[in-house]
Amino acid sequence: MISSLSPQPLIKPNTGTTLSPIPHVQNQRFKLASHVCPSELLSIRKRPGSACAATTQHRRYLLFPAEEEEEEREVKFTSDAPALAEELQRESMPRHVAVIMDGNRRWAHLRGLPVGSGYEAGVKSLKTLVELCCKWGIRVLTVFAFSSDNWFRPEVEVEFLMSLLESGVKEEKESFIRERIRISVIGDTSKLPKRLEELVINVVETTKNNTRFQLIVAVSYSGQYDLVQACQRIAMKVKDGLIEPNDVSESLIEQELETNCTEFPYPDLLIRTSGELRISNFMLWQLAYTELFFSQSLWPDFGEAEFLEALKSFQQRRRHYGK
Ligand SMILES: CC(C)=CCC/C(C)=C/CC/C(C)=C/COP(=O)(O)OP(=O)(O)O
Repeated sequence: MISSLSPQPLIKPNTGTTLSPIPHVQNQRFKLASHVCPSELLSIRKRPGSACAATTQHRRYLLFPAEEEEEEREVKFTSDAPALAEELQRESMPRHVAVIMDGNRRWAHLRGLPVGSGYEAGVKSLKTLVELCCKWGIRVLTVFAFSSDNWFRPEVEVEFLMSLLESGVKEEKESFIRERIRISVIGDTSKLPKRLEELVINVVETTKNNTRFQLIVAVSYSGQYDLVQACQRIAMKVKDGLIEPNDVSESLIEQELETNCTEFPYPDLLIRTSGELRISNFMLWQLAYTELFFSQSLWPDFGEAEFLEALKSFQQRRRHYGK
């Protein structure tokens, strides 16, 4: 056993020390991200709080205590015919729902868990939401998974979120294909680690003809980024003589926004969890007439009952788009 902030490496490979796939530190088992090979580890150091930092030749990873063994939960889907919850009316279901999945870290802090556990619990809520959208006939779900500003979070946290995205894509790719789910990604994917960027490009390409349901993942995204990149594309068209400045219109801007990857460009309903009353630079153009629902639940606690509450609220709104 070592003192909790011991600076010296705990485990060194090639020194006869056997590394188990889930290393023990201070009698606690730690999870190793599935893409990290134990034999690549150079050191594992205890960090303040309950996490450990693991170093390979190329990168540093944050390890979190392994909870009791959990079955990896595959997304469960139902048949094509939507089975609507009794309280909902089919004719006024939103086609496109967007979600700001807020409150993962607070959820973890409240339980004395490391932030990574909050994000992992958040992924489970996302899987539930995808299942419910498929079950209730919602056609598009956009989720804010990582904002342009999130790059400024602590490096280990950013790495953890990147590894969650990577394992999410790898683990669910088969079910996306099987269940005819189209995956789209909006945001500046060139900023992602190369391996993740390639995975993303691959899953987007592989699923692009799926029409049952579309999951749009906003990564390295902000509404301002989206508007700036649309303006740049339009400016290039003007410069190349393809259009005149007077041709710039709402529909032209729409075409150049990253959300032109969907038939349903505007979310009908935006849900933000955790009680915060902001849209935090998310889909600034696209939310012009979107109905907003703010849930007090932290994202990892957002499940069927909470989604039902949001949808029932949406169905009571009268939408007249300012007319
Ligand atoms: C595979 C895949 C799509 C993964 C997504 C994982 C996930 C739930 C990401 C949410 C990211 C995020 C920065 C949320 C904001 O809440 P916060 O964590 O900052 O919470 P806080 O407001 O309590 O600090």
